[in-house]
Amino acid sequence: MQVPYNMPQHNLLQLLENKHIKALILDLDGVITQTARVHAQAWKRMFDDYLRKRGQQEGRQYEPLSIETDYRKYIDGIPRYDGVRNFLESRNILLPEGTPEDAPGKETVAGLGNLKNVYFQELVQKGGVEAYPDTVAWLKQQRRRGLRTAVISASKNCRAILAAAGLENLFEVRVDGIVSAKLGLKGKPAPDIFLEAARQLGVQTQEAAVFEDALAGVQAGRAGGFALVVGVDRTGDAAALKEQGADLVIQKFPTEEDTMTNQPQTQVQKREAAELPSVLDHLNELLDSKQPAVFLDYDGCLTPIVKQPEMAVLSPEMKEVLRQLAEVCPVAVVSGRDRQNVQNLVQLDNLYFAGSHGFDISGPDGKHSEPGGAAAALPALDAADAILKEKLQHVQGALVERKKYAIAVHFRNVAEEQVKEVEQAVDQVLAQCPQLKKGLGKKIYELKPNLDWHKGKAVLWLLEELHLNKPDILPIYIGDDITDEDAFASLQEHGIGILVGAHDEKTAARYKLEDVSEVQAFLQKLTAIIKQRRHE
Ligand SMILES: O=P(O)(O)OC[C@H]1O[C@H](O[C@H]2O[C@H](CO)[C@@H](O)[C@H](O)[C@H]2O)[C@H](O)[C@@H](O)[C@@H]1O
Repeated sequence: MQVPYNMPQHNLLQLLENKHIKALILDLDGVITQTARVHAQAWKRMFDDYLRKRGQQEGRQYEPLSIETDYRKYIDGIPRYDGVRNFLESRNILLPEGTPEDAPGKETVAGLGNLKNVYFQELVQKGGVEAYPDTVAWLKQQRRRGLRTAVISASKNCRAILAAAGLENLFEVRVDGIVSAKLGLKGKPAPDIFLEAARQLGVQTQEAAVFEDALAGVQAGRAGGFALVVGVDRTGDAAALKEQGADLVIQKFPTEEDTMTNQPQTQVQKREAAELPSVLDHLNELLDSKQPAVFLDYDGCLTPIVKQPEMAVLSPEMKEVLRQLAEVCPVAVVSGRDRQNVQNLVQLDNLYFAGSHGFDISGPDGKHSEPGGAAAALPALDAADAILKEKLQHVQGALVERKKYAIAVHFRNVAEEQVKEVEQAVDQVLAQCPQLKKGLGKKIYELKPNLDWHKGKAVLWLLEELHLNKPDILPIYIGDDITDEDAFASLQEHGIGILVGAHDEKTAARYKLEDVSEVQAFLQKLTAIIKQRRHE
């Protein structure tokens, strides 16, 4: 019976927050990738063949392996050779241990384990590796919230499986069968593998949550004293997971929509970027009789994305379009860049500028405000900046860009194989600085003040401050990156979000523009409509 254990998905988020969880440690097979099924098939093929042959020699019949009962009980989640030994014991068979070098199929614990591995790799090669999309989407979302992530697995194939599923960059730490053998870690149900992951992440067990689909894994999480042990029930075995000590059993990870429906004040609808209509076809009807207030992201919106931040120079044409627009309606540039830096790049004095993702705001008449309260994070930002520059000086192409209230660590020009090192440096610094949290952008990791403030809040603050919170005003926000989603969400009820191009996630924007040249065309059209109305 599953229902009593399948608590509402959003309880998971609540629990993470209540318990101040900083890190998520996930088992691979059955939680992240759909390889538990593939493992089970490989085990069944190996054992059923072996038991049949052995039975023929002994003139008796052995019960073949049952995936539902034997696999779950004796094999799932534990190191390969332990699985062989456990299952054979259930059939009263005792074999010599052998050595890892034993030929696949040799009648030893290692030989049979090696044969299972040959079958597993064959199956992976034939069918590829599928990840659970709910897990991947949820993990990306949690990483944006600044949570640290580790993958654990008893499997020595963990790295290859992650690579086949394209998930290598989703985890900062990997503790698998190979690492376990090297460090002499005991397999599940001993907690060693989880404890090592927490150690490598630099968190206490009381700051980490464990996610497991295997009974032995849940026992291991419990034995390790982790703050939260979440059973992931992909096979209808919730009761068993709960019995082994899971605090909560989920059948899938919450979607962003689930997260949002948990917060009725922000019922944000998200869609695939490809589904969005072009705003160019709808501008007149959207404006209706309202006056627009325009909020613009900088990089990827007013200038194309380029290799270096200093190369993103505003074109004279776009500058002229902005100048003319700002003559007929309020215009603000809301950027992840340093406020002074983006102001220097635009060089127009009739605009508002919100820099450092909205923490630092200025206006045309010398107005200046820092409404997000980020000043207290300055010492942490200074320290993080210095450490990162030190740590990353030898990584070719890495760039640490300090903004007043954020640090962008760029990896656009870093060799693929060194990107992980960059992220690890960022995560190590963040582990030392609770005043800061992690953000993601286009080929950047960001360190921002750990405060409930973002571009969306800055836009709402500006609307209030400029007395634009009125029914005859239509706020329009245009942006291209994940950080612009907060602004799209804030305006979803009473404004228009316009996504430029696409990013990796679903979007809360309602319309799209293809690229910077379409942004320019849109702003020109908007200016023309406003001017024309004035003459009507
Ligand atoms: O909010 P925005 O105005 O879009 O600023 C976001 C980040 O933009 C810059 O980085 C991005 O643009 C660079 C130049 O095209 C590109 O090289 C980089 O890969 C992009 O992430 C800026 O340097 C960051 O500080 C902003 O946070």
